[in-house]
Amino acid sequence: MTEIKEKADKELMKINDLKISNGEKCEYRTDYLNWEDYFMGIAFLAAQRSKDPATQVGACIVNDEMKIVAIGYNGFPINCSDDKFPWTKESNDPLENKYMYVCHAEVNAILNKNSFDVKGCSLYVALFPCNECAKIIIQSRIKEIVYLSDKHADKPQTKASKMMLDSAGIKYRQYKPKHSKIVIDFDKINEN
Ligand SMILES: O=c1ccn([C@H]2C[C@H](O)[C@@H](COP(=O)(O)O)O2)c(=O)[nH]1
Ligand SMILES: [Zn+2]
Repeated sequence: MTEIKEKADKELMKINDLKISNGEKCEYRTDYLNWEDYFMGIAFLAAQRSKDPATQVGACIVNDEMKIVAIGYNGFPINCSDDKFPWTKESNDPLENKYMYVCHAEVNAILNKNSFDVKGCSLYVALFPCNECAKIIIQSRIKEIVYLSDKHADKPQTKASKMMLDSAGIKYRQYKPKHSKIVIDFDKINEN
């Protein structure tokens, strides 16, 4: 019972802003996702499509009207089967490692765009883009990168990427989400 009450109180707290509009009361939530958590959340949701056992990367490209124009995640190229190509990174033979074959999330997003171009757009991405992605980001005139993890910061690919991005004047910043977890609850729609 306490649990139910706590839940109800929480819901009430959520609907805590009353606005007078045209003389009528109007209630709205204040715990809705902010834009940046939303875009990063979309990037992370896309990442869950990736079959990479180590690092699932998702990317979401947004234009200056806050509209999503592209989404991508890391995966093998079309018709390159996950059963045929390796997802490992432990082999001494480069041909047996994933790195030779995987299409990066940022590249997939740019190739999959549903707009004429991505000029002036912001890229939300789970992992700091590598040097190969940086080249394509620069050439496609993306203006800003918002990334979450920089776990490969010490790798030459990341260092080269930052050198090119700095040189090209492309801004990048690490994003700390307001929500450390965003839960998708398919049952929620049936509540209330
Ligand atoms: O810019 C990037 C850099 C990397 N990726 C992908 C490529 C791989 O599938 C993983 C990285 O694997 P690790 O095991 O962490 O080395 O991330 C990408 O999509 N975009
Ligand atoms: Zn890359």
